[in-house]
Amino acid sequence: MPSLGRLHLITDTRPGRDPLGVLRAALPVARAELVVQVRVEDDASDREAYELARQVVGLCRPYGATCLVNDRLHVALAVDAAGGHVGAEDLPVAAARRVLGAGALLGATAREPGGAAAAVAAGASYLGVGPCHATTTKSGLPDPIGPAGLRAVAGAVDVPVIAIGGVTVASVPALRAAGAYGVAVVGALSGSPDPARTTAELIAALTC
Ligand SMILES: Cc1ncc(COP(=O)(O)OP(=O)(O)O)c(N)n1
Ligand SMILES: Cc1nc(C(=O)O)sc1CCOP(=O)(O)O
Ligand SMILES: [Mg+2]
Repeated sequence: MPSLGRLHLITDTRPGRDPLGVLRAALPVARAELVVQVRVEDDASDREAYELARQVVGLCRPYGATCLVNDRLHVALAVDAAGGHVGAEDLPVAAARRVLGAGALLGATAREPGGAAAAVAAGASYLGVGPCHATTTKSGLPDPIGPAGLRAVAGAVDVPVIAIGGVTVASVPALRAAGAYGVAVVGALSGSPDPARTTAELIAALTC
């Protein structure tokens, strides 16, 4: 199974955002520490998801960065991505593992220790855990769990825990201290006036 990078950049495909521009800025800085999760809006077509994922795979390859696809595992297979990420409204983890195969990276969303342990038992290779802090990027989320909630999940599993939800450079140290292996961000990079610099700051905070 491929090793897992610590900085997960989730594509921001909302109107006015530039997911490939942000990726081009982040790649030379984060290189193999970068995991790019291709996430499109629910109303995007499979063809749109495929075209974005195909470009992301091509951009990642020279840097040794990893591409995962959110939700749409057939797209992950079609572009030869390293794996995918599923949550409560997607394929169950065990089914996702059967689709992707034993060698793929498979992430699962977990919000509490019981769900986390079940996801690992079903075949998850890492967990996305959150929302750690308040976020405006996704609606309908439960209340933030904070570093304490993340600590409870990290203590229940032996796979890498990726903190998500309102993560910024400033919040990384407390999340790492609580057991996060890495972080997943949308707005911290997509909304940055200087994504290369913010990538460098995130990598420094994650690897110091
Ligand atoms: C790293 C990471 N963690 C959590 C999620 C959320 O996945 P999910 O709950 O399936 O929600 P959507 O992203 O599909 O809206 C994630 N994508 N990545
Ligand atoms: C897609 C997603 N899932 C979350 C979860 O907690 O499951 S939080 C989130 C959005 C994260 O965006 P930002 O870094 O801008 O807060
Ligand atoms: Mg999902």
